[in-house]
Amino acid sequence: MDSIFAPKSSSISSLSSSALLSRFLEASSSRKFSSLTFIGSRPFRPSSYSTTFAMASNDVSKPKIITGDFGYVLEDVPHFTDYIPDLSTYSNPLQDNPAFCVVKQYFVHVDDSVPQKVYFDSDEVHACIVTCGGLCPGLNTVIREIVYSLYHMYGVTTVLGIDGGYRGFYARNTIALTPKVVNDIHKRGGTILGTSRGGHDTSKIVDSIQDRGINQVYIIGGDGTQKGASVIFEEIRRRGLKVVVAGIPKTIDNDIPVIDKSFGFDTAVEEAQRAINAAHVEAESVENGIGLVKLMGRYSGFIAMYATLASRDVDCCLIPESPFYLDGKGGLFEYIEKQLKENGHMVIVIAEGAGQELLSESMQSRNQQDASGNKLLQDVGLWISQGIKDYFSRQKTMAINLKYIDPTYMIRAVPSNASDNVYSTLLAQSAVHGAMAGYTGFTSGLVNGRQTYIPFYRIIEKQNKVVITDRMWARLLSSTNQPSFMSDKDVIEDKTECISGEKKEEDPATQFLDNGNRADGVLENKEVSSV
Ligand SMILES: Nc1ncnc2c1ncn2[C@@H]1O[C@H](COP(=O)(O)OP(=O)(O)OP(=O)(O)O)[C@@H](O)[C@H]1O
Ligand SMILES: O=P(O)(O)OC[C@H]1O[C@](O)(CO)[C@@H](O)[C@@H]1O
Ligand SMILES: [Mg+2]
Repeated sequence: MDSIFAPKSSSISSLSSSALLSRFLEASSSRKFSSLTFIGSRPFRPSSYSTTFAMASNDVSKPKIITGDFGYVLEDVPHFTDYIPDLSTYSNPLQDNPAFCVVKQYFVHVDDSVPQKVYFDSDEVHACIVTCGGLCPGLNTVIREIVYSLYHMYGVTTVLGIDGGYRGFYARNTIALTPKVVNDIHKRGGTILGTSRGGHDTSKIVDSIQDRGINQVYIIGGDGTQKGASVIFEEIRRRGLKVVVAGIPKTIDNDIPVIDKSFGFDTAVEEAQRAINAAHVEAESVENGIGLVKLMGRYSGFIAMYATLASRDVDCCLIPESPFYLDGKGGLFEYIEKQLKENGHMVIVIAEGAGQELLSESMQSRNQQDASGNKLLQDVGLWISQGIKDYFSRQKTMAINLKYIDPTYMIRAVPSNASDNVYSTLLAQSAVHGAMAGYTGFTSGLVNGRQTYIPFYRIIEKQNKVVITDRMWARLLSSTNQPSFMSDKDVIEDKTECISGEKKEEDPATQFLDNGNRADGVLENKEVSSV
């Protein structure tokens, strides 16, 4: 890349060698994630780093990993220049964009850089946007901001919407997207492009990309979608095409790893408050009232955990990661009975994926899957409501009054709240900057509060889950005062594993920021940064 773009008057315009937006850094020994600004072919880094760099491999299909002293590992983002020689570059149109030139320091603070050259001429760009998987607040905001960023920052005027998810590439016509078309879509829930599950046919999709002359593909979706994006990228690279594949991580479940959180998650947690409040009002208005709320979370209980912590009215939160049992000492029924005797009412929040193993035991397991291969869940809310009613009618100790609220689709079909709107905007703008700079095969994400580009293979290797040995879950337990539903034996075994260190590598860290630091104890590195 060529020289860093800086207004001439900038105090640090002396950093005039080559440049880059942001990359993804992992210090492998401690599993720390951060990002850093690149100057030239070497990272700009604190002077305490005396690092020698070595590319692990020249095979373009392998991850670009650069290692150095003290366990330093940089996992670099794929770039056109990895597999296409002699590409033309163009001046970055942002140089002439008044929005980026009004303040001296723009772009050239050590924390903050952009490339002077981009890999697309504005007229040459034919971009497309697709949304896949379940709905999520903020989808329309991301679509809008990609269109706006391309038009207004880079002068790109050809942006197509793919209709109805991955299968829309080969089964539907495209939709022309202009700033006028998308102007107020962020105020609506859902996605104006439509979405779907299944229908991922890699060759048909890449054929369609080639046939339509598309050279920037923006793919918005959850973990399944990012896997789909990854194989599209591999195929595009195999064919040697100058086509960017950029992912934007979406899911209310927050089950995408590495990133701090996915957009739409905050809105979902906020919307869940309305259901929890209703459950609480209903429960406390009657004798022995129980308000039961089922929230989404197929494999990860983040929405349930954060909605519970936010509400403070919840007496018990059940998530897929924390097994529980119903009968006997320390079981759920005993706890409910105790709560009702002490407080006269209680509120239970249950994630849809919780207790599925118990349901399978008591009902005939169907093992069905949706079109994308996700497990179709049985309704744990209805099942547990019936179980609680049956228990109290057997016990004959008290008459209960249970209200079951299922707001699951209501919390993901709403427009995004203010914070998700801002977050979605940053993700979209960042994806466009990366694409114009010639990066590809990446997901745009916030890591430790910084915008980064994360190679697909890191996003798709596992799912983000609540770590029940982590502090956030401990905070929840101390807020609800619910039992841990672990037997003495489990606790002893768990402690032994922690002491022997066997679990450490296995446990994914909770990805949330906690006063600037990660809940897993990883400190944010303030000295290295990205755009
Ligand atoms: N392993 C995979 N390889 C290729 N494509 C995939 C893969 N997994 C899922 N997909 C495709 O990605 C799209 C969305 O996947 P899925 O339905 O799992 O939703 P998601 O992106 O995980 O979002 P969410 O879980 O938040 O609803 C589907 O069209 C599906 O066919
Ligand atoms: O009914 P659908 O549209 O398949 O979606 C349900 C799933 O989608 C999610 O909301 C993820 O997007 C899960 O929490 C839920 O299990
Ligand atoms: Mg998913």
